Amino acid sequence: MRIFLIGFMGCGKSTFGRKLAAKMSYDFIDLDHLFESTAGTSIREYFNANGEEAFRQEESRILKSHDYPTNCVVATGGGAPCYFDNMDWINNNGVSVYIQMSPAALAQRLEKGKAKRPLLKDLNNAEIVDFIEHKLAERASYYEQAAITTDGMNLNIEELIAQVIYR
Ligand SMILES: Nc1ncnc2c1ncn2[C@@H]1O[C@H](COP(=O)(O)OP(=O)(O)O)[C@@H](O)[C@H]1O
Ligand SMILES: O=C(O)C1=C[C@@H](OP(=O)(O)O)[C@@H](O)[C@H](O)C1
Ligand SMILES: [Mg+2]
Repeated sequence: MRIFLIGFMGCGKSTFGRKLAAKMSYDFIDLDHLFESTAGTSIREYFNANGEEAFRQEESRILKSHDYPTNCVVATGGGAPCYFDNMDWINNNGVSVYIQMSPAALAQRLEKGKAKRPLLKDLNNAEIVDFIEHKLAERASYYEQAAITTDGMNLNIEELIAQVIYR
């Protein structure tokens, strides 16, 4: 089984994904890391050099062309499901799990890690909340196509595993 974690930056896809994979004895794949190793540069540098549109094209290509192990947990990037037909591809190739959180809670988490996220790096803490509210409103219709939605403030590995298995 391939499990794709989706949701806004900061919802915990990378952190929780690694734990979930370890618990299930599945491989863990972080799409952002896969991007960086494929491109040979950091996402920040890639954005600076090529812009967001090129990033989205390359992210989509990598998402769809990677040779995933039979059993794995994939932490996608926050924007990945929201461009091209990526969300359909995800739903056709695995079980999607949306880690849902409020803009205020996301903003709190992201205040620290914003330097490596190009969409946030130039925003102050007040602007981050505003940005998240707008961006999440744009993206919600994609995230809501997930097979399973779970509360990012109360993540429970065993519960989620049961939900995925008995869905
Ligand atoms: N369950 C959690 N509780 C508190 N903080 C968390 C939790 N999960 C992740 N974080 C923190 O939130 C930030 C974003 O987590 P990360 O896993 O990188 O999110 P994503 O991959 O969805 O952008 C990190 O600083 C991480 O340490
Ligand atoms: O939401 C987005 O558009 C992005 C989210 C990031 O991943 P995380 O969600 O793991 O931070 C990364 O792919 C890139 O900075 C763009
Ligand atoms: Mg991540």
